[in-house]
Formats: sequence, structure tokens, C-alpha cells
Amino acid sequence: MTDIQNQINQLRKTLRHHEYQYHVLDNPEIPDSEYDRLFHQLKALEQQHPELITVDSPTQRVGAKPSAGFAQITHELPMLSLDNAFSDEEIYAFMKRIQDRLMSLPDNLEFCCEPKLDGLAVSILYENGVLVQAATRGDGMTGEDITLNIRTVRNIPLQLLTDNPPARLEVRGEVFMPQAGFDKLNEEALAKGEKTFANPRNAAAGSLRQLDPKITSQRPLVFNAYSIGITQGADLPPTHYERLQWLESVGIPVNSEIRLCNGTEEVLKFYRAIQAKRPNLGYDIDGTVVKVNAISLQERLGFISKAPRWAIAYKFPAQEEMTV
Ligand SMILES: NC(=O)n1nc(-c2ccco2)nc1N
Repeated sequence: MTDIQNQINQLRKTLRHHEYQYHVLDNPEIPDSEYDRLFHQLKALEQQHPELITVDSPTQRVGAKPSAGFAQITHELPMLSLDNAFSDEEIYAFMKRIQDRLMSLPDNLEFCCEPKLDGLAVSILYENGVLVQAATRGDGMTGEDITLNIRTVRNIPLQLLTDNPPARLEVRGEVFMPQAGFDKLNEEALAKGEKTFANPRNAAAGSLRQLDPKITSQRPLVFNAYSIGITQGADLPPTHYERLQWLESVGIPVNSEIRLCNGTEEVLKFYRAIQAKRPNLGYDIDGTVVKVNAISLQERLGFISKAPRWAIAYKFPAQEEMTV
């Protein structure tokens, strides 16, 4: 391998490591100025040797040209919608349905409890560790191809941080816009006499559905994974929580509020704790998601039409309408 190729590979490896430290672990090891210096060093080398540019290079986040429209993508596994609960009683009923269905059951079942992020559900496909495709949830069966736009979301790795990636891995999660980024975007839009967004969810959806990736690239979008779709050649742990930990270990960002809960009372405690934290999270959530943690039990419980029997969203009461 030529010396240039070695330099390029080393710079890519270093930049991916620092992207992970900054965007996934929230623990930067170098100042932004040093990251930028390395980035521009790689950019310059690639411009001198364009034949060495690869699609998964950290310099290739922003696509070239706007697309005329979005191609349709059919999800190999439907992206399910969640049944809702609006009270403790409905959570107790959810638990009873599970107990009845599973019959033989340890009295304290383990649940993975997550904040219910209020953004746009997306599916991201990695082949041999390289991001090759991304789609919106759409109607659950087919979504829009937003690969070029997803590539611009800074905390989504273009390549998984592992030396032995699975042949195929579909990561599912939510793209959202944090409150601070939303406020700044609307301030700038007002100053330019452009239209403002009603709320961060609309802003995230509008930003992801831009035909020009250069515009998406300028929007403060964040991704958090919350499940795995199709896999091929992946040796996954037996519980949902451990699978999320594995995703984080290979460079995929996962929400830091996620907790394991034993039994219904701990699930309700989590719901109240997240409800108390809600005003200070810095991003919109509209409840929590409660999932049976053991994959084997999820498979035994299955789905009712499109919604799973093994998960439920416990929503917060609708917030009083914002009076502007
Ligand atoms: N919106 C959100 O935060 N979700 N959505 C799920 C989900 C949807 C289907 C299976 O899991 N999980 C979380 N944390």
C-alpha cells in the first residue's frame, strides 16, 4: 500500500474515532480545531488523489447534487407502530395481557424502558459495516429513500466502528432536532424573512425531506437508535438492552436515559422520573416506551396486526397548547 494510502487510512480511522467520542460518547478527546485540522488534511489528500476517495470517508457526508424526488423503499421487516397507554391502569392491563399470554412467568419480568423521542422514525442499513441506504418509516411497509440526507447527520457513522462488521445490519431509530438547534434555526429563518417551523418534529421532518442534502447538512439533526431490524451474519446478545449496548459499542448513538426495569412498579417509577426530567432534557419526548427485554419472550408474544404485544408506549398527557 502506498504511503499516501496509509496516511489517508490513518486519518480516516482517527477522524472516525473522534466522531464517536464526540457524538456518541459525548466525551471529546481533542478540541474542535484539532478535528478540523485533521479533516482538512484528509480533504486535501483526497483532492490530490481523487481515485482514493471512498464513499465511507468522513469527508463524504454531504452529497453532491439535489435529487428530483425520493425513491420508494420497501421495508423487509415492517416498521411497526406502538400501541398506546394513557394511564397506570392501562399499563397494568398491558402487563396482565403479557402474563396471561406467557403463562409460565417469573413474577418480576424485565423491561427495557426508553424515552419516546418525538422526531421521525428512520431505518439505516449497513452492509459490511458501511452505510448503504436509509429510509423513512413511511406507512410502515414502504418509506422514502433519504440516504443522502441521513449521511449528513453528524452522529450517524458512515462506517461501523468494528473490525468484523455483520454482512447486513439494519438500525432503526429516531431523527430529532434538539430544542436549542430548533430555536436557533427559527431565529435565523425569521431574520431572513423565511418561514419558521411550528415545532422541532416538523423541523426534523422538513429537514430530512429536503431534496438538497446541502440544506439538510446545515440543520442540527440528531439520531438515536432504539431497535435492530434485519440482520445477516450478526451474533447478537439475547436481550434488547444488551443489543442497544452493542449498537453503541460499534458507533451507533443510543439515548442515555434508557434503563432496565424489573416489574411493573419500576416501569411506573421510570415513567414518572422521565416525566419529571422532561422539561430539562433539551429535546421533545411524548412519553416512554416499555419493551419486554428478553428477545425470546418478544418472539413468543409476537404482534397484533402491526403493533407488538411485547411493547407499549406510555404517553404523557397532551401539553397545554403553546400560546404564541
Ligand atoms: N420513538 C421512540 O423513541 N421509540 N420508538 C420505539 C419503537 C417503535 C417500535 C419499536 O420500538 N422505541 C423508542 N424508543
